[in-house]
Amino acid sequence: MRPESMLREVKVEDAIGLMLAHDLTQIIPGKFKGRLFTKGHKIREEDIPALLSIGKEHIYVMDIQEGWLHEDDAAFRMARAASGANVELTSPHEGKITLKSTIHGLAKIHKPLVDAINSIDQLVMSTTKTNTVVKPGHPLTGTRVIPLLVEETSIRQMEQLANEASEPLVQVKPFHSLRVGLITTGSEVFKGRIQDKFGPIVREKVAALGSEVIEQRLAPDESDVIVREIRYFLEEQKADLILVTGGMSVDPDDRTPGAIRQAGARIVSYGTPMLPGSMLLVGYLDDVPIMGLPGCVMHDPYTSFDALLPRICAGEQIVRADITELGYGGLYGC
Ligand SMILES: Nc1nc2c(c(=O)[nH]1)N[C@H]1C(S)=C(S)[C@@H](COP(=O)(O)OP(=O)(O)OC[C@H]3O[C@@H](n4cnc5c(N)ncnc54)[C@H](O)[C@@H]3O)O[C@H]1N2
Ligand code: MOO
Repeated sequence: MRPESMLREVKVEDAIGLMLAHDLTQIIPGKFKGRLFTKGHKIREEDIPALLSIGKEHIYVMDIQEGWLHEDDAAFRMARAASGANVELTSPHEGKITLKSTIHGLAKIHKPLVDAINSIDQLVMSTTKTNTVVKPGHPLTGTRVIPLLVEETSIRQMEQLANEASEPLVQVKPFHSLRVGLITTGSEVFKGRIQDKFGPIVREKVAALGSEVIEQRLAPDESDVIVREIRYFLEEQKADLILVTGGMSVDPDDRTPGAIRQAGARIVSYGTPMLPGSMLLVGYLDDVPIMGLPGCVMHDPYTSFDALLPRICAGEQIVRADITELGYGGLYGC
């Protein structure tokens, strides 16, 4: 059956509770011309005088047949099937429902599922990018169908895809409160030749995600000292994350990657296909993440550090594939 065949002419007095089949325009010369009622509007008793005043004694209404859904109901079923933890639904507006975050956290969007749903004709699932840091109220996903009425089979197909998926289409992971150890390398800072500029910036970036730099320690460009400081944070402070700044590139005095290795870390990657932040290192000392932060983290607002830190704060384990993926779309500057 085609949706048009669900049209029926009724007297306005008999239309209460029925659904308007198309927009109705009101024109008051010199004052107003526009939509008085929108297609799909459910007629209420108080609408009758207004309908009569624009010359409508009869109107076309739509009967929704078995197996068809109104756009609001379809959008709601899509939204409900898509939503995971820490997500809330808005009410429908012009046939669209928005899923919003209820917390400050990391948005996780299941891209293969989004693609599978968007390949179903007439269904629209529009999302933010996965791994976006979001605050309460941040829109994550908008759902709608294109026509006013849609066959329920399309929605069932979508619901089945969502049910069978390993992860919800959209969820928000909360940030853990990590105790972060910060080691700032560089003999110029250690010996007081210049003032440290890394500390305040890293503290702020860590605090913005609900974690805390518990202590910052300075080290000269000497591997043994850097290794000692790493072990201090690991063994004495029991830090949840260790950050080592500076000394990450190619000069003879760039000791940080070597020292992180010497401390016993398993290196996930030294080198990240993102600019700025290409000289970043990510590794693990047992299960404690350790990162080597290149100089750019001090002056660039968004680097590979800013892409990965929220994921670590959300409790995710970084693997080599996560690093590889940063290259596509990862040219921010430099
Ligand atoms: N020939 C190449 N040169 C550079 C490469 C490369 O691959 N080949 N990589 C570039 C990239 S990318 C970066 S980022 C930078 C810097 O990386 P580093 O982590 O090695 O940074 P440093 O050499 O330690 O310092 C650079 C600059 O920043 C000052 N600095 C360092 N720490 C602090 C601090 N805590 N407070 C204030 N200022 C600090 C330092 O004195 C230097 O002036 O390398 C590129 N070069
Ligand atoms: O590590 Mo560098 O950040 O690409 O500027």
